[in-house]
This record gives sequence, structure tokens and C-alpha cells, in this order.
Amino acid sequence: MLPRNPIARDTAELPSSSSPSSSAKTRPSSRKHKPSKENDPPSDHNIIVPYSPSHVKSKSPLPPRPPSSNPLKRKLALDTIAAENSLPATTDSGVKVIVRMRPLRKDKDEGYPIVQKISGDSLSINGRTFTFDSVADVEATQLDIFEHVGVPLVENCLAGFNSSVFAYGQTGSGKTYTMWGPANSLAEENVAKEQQGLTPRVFERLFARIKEEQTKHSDQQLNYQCNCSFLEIYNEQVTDLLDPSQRNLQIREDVKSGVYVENLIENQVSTMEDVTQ
Ligand SMILES: Nc1ncnc2c1ncn2[C@@H]1O[C@H](COP(=O)(O)OP(=O)(O)OP(=O)(O)O)[C@@H](O)[C@H]1O
Repeated sequence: MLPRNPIARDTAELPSSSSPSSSAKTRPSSRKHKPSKENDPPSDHNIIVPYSPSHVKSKSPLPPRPPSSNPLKRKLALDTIAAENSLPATTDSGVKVIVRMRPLRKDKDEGYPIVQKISGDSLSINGRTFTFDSVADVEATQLDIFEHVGVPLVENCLAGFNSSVFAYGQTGSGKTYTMWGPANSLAEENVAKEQQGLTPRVFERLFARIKEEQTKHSDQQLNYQCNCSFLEIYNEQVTDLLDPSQRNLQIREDVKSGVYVENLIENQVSTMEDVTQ
């Protein structure tokens, strides 16, 4: 299968609602080992960055995070700064946790569901309540997940921030389905559009938005470069899914650029073919 562990986030309420590892065979032409750059905004001044936390003094050695899409959260962060003269960036992690509940499979799942969605951001398991940034119930469609997770992620990328989607869950919980679509959806070209998962939708949107921005600002020669990496964490081992022979990669932290995976391959992509190869 795929990304046993590929991250997703935002705060608006969701409607109530294969294996990517095969993609690891892909070897687009321009690839390089990943430098240690997490969430560094572009140095290219042609790229428009609508929000920059740099106006706030920060002693943190870590790179800037994308803005919170939740205005309330941002306001709270700023209020905190004003009140305590503390560091704003540390009040908003830039990470959002979204739970997606998979429907029961009649042929495989027995019993009755013990997980109940109780609100847009909480669910209960056997009577205990857990709160997240949001909860998507079994009715949530692939499009719902894309609009909730993928669209803001693309806008963050266009603003020059690195973005990650990390899918976490036990076997059979729907990670591959969410990230790519139904089994074999990469191999079969005619997978119903509505069944497409997050990854193809995100890249389609990203390339379309880049074109849109370049057309809109044709006088400015906007240059965008998309580098992607794809990894799996399984049994505490990090495997590069763009080169599965690369197992047990090491996670390192750099004072200037933050956390990175050593020797993780990054491929430059500019078309959907590059992504799905
Ligand atoms: N939201 C959903 N709606 C309909 N079917 C789903 C949904 N989520 C998952 N499934 C189906 O459930 C099955 C298991 O999902 P999937 O293979 O994505 O799990 P996984 O977490 O990737 O498992 P593994 O870690 O073992 O690879 C698949 O047949 C998939 O098509």
C-alpha cells in the first residue's frame, strides 16, 4: 500500500458527512537530495507572500510557519503577544489535525461502530470525547476532504511555504484511499473523478493556480518551482517512497532550517505526468 503515514489540516467545519508505494517507482528526471529546508519562504522576491510572520520579533531558531487560516486563532495569538509580549509564532503550531472516519465495509467489518461524530471538531469513542481541529464523518466525500485540506494547502504553497500531509492510522483505516483514491487508482487511468484522492487533486489545483497567477501577473515573470517528496514511516523506520530501497532514513534537526529527513529524495514536478509516473 501506500503512505502508511503520509498530514492534513484546517478549521472550517466539514460537511457531515492502491497503493501509493507503487508510485514510488516513479523517477522523474530532475531529482535531488533534500536540503534541510522546512517551511523556508522563497528567497525569490517575485513570489508574493501575503503573510509574513517576520514583522514579529521571534527568538525562535525555527523557520516561519504558514499563517493560521483561522482568524480567531490568529487574533488570540496576537492578543497573547500584546498581553505577554511573548512570541507569536509559538502560539500557533501551523499544524492541524483532521480525523476522517471510514465507513464500515459490509464484507469485512463486523459489529457496530464505536466512534460517533458529535460535532464539527469532536467525536466520542465508547463515551469518551476527543477534540481535534475538525472531524469528517463517514459521509465526507473525496471532494470535501480536498476542499478542506487540499485547497488551503495549495494556497500556502503558492505563498512560498512548505506543506505536508501526514496520513496516520492503523491498517485498513483509509490512508491510501484518502491520499490517492481506491486501490489501483494510480494504475487505472479511468478512475472516477469523484473517487480521486487528495494527491492528484492537490497537484491539479497547484498547477492550475500557478498558471492563473502567472497569467494574472504576466508583467512580473513569476517563477514557481515545485519540489515533492514522499515518505512512509512504518515500525519507526522512515522509507523513501520515491526510492523504496532507501530505508531507515534518519530524521535530523538543523538549528537554522528545522527538522528534515536526511537524504530524502525531492523531485521537481511541473505536470500531472511528473506526479503520477
Ligand atoms: N472514506 C472511504 N469511503 C469508502 N471506502 C473507503 C474509505 N476509506 C477507505 N475505504 C476503503 O477501505 C479499504 C481500506 O482502505 P485503505 O487501503 O486506504 O487503508 P490503509 O489505511 O491505506 O491501509 P494499509 O495501511 O493497510 O495500507 C479500501 O478498500 C478502501 O477503498
